[in-house]
Amino acid sequence: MIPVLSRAQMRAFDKFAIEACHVPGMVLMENAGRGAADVISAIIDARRLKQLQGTPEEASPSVWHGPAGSPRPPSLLPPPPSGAPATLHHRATAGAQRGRPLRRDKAAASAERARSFPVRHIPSPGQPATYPLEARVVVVCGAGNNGGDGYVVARHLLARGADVHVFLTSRSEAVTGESRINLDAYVDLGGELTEMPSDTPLTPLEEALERADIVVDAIFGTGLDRPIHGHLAEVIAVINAASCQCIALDVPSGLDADSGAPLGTSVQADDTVTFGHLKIGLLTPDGARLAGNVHVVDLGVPDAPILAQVGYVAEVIRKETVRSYLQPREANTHKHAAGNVLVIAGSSGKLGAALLTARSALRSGAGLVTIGTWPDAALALQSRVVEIMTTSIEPEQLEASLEAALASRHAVAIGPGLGLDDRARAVVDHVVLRWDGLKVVDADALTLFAGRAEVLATAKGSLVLTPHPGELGRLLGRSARAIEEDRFGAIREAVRITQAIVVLKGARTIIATPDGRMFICMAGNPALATAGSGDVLTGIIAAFACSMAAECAAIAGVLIHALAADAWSLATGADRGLQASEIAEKFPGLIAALSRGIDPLAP
Ligand SMILES: NC(=O)C1=CN([C@@H]2O[C@H](COP(=O)(O)OP(=O)(O)OC[C@H]3O[C@@H](n4cnc5c(N)ncnc54)[C@H](OP(=O)(O)O)[C@@H]3O)[C@@H](O)[C@H]2O)[C@@H](O)CC1
Ligand SMILES: Nc1ncnc2c1ncn2[C@@H]1O[C@H](COP(=O)(O)OP(=O)(O)O)[C@@H](O)[C@H]1O
Ligand SMILES: [K+]
Repeated sequence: MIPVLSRAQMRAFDKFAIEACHVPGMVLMENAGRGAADVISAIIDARRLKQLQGTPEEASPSVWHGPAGSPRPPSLLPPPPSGAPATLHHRATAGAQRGRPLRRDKAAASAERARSFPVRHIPSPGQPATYPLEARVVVVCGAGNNGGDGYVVARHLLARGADVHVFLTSRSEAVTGESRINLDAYVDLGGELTEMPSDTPLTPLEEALERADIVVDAIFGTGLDRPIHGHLAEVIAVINAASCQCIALDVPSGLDADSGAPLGTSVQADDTVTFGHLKIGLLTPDGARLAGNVHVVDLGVPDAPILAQVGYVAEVIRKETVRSYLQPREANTHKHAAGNVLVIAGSSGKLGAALLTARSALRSGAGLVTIGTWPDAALALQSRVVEIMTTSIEPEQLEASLEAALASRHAVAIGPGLGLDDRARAVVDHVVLRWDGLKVVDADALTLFAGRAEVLATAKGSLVLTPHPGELGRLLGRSARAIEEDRFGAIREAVRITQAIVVLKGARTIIATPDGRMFICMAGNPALATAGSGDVLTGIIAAFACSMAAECAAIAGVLIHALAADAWSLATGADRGLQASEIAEKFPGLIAALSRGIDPLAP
């Protein structure tokens, strides 16, 4: 289980560790800062190694600072994306292409620092492979404990030979407690510090950032409780304008750790090293965009007893969990036992939605899949389907034709491309509210409950609702934007009103259940932003619901759907151009890999 905590829970976690478990706050701060320094060192190492590999002169063993006799590690970084900002690695490549010696000006400085920081022959976990760390790092610290973490990071990077410069957004007299002790330690060890309170110009910071390889954002963490403006907003603007890699401590400064929305403004980080546990605000589409790659470092305290006290708001969906839902097929399985799904979808001009949903259900392992649709659509579909059956929903004999279509089904997927007219409304009401089975309700079927979401709580059987933010907005009477600004609040409200399992789609899809649990999918990528990908999700959840509890079907369906896009992007190197029909093609292989405990994305 990977827990995700709210801001209040994380602060309670720290408080409980300090007050009830008697782990000094200073120790927590040291663990946090050192963990972050380890992550930053690894990032610098990876960039350095890439740089060495790309340049014959520097790739000689004489400049390889890894442990004696150790092999040079393989490349750790993908090639720079086109149009990416110039970073240490990218600039190095450009220099090499022009055929001139790379960073020769740094070679002497490097040799000099190597004398002070010799190669460690017994590296401990987290110790950088290269000594000295060849990077110019600017750390921007606020006056609180997030700044305290920043001084710890600065001290460790200094000790590892990096060229470190700390900027403090206040006067040092304003820094107190553990942060002050760490500030003093950094300065007394020879660290360079520039005070930058509100009445001072930001030019020295701008100049330092022009030369820097990395900027560490340690201005605000979970203490941020109001919008940022004025001097601090300007400091953040300067950080965001810099072309060096930005690594945020705990959360990007300005990101609301609960809602995942920026409070006034926010640092836009490439990486975020978060302490103890994931904060929920890092896991919204906006939070994910502002945080970049998220690394969690532990605080050196056992989680279980503290989490039992402070709780958590959500869990990250793990492949291992989904594996436990995927049972091997019995040798004597027959098609009825494998799952009988009815897809009520499609209308003239929107037949593709029905096909995508139905094919997805088949690729997910359903034994029998039937599309129930309007007579004209059923006729048009018949020539296009082979393995899928079709049945007509007769508007004149609606209930009778629906009852016939629903007989013996294990699950129904309803909504994609169905239409929004009165006949569609009658079908949706009959199936969603009165059929006593499992229904995955998507697209038009959701929109048909706009303004009357509470009737869903009276539905027979069980419901999985799969809205995107626009559809959830229609259900709750809000704009899609309002939903995105408070995704966790919105999904909780939807569950409270409908008593259904709700899947709120998007970058970082959330699943919430009526008993108050939430699950977050960290997989998936923007390649999924393509018409019909939601229909494919509806199909996989409906198929899985034939052999799993509804909640498990939603969790497994969401993860495998997202992994399909990740696998496609890994294979193609692309973040666009995925066709919805290709998503389901990946399902059998992904299901097989997960069932065997193999990471389907491992190289
Ligand atoms: N021992 C522990 O608990 C551990 C904590 N750890 C670290 O501490 C971080 C939390 O530290 P923190 O509580 O000191 O708050 P932080 O985020 O540094 O903000 C500082 C202060 O800024 C202020 N402020 C708020 N909003 C503002 C605004 N918009 N504009 C201007 N000012 C604003 C507000 O003070 P105020 O002005 O209200 O008095 C706030 O208190 C946490 O994220 C983690 O990094 C780790 O070391 C592990 C152990
Ligand atoms: N940027 C993104 N990152 C990850 N997943 C995404 C992203 N954009 C869209 N998705 C996923 O793609 C699917 C889109 O569903 P939906 O909006 O219903 O599309 P459609 O109506 O065209 O079928 C959802 O599963 C959503 O989570
Ligand atoms: K921060």
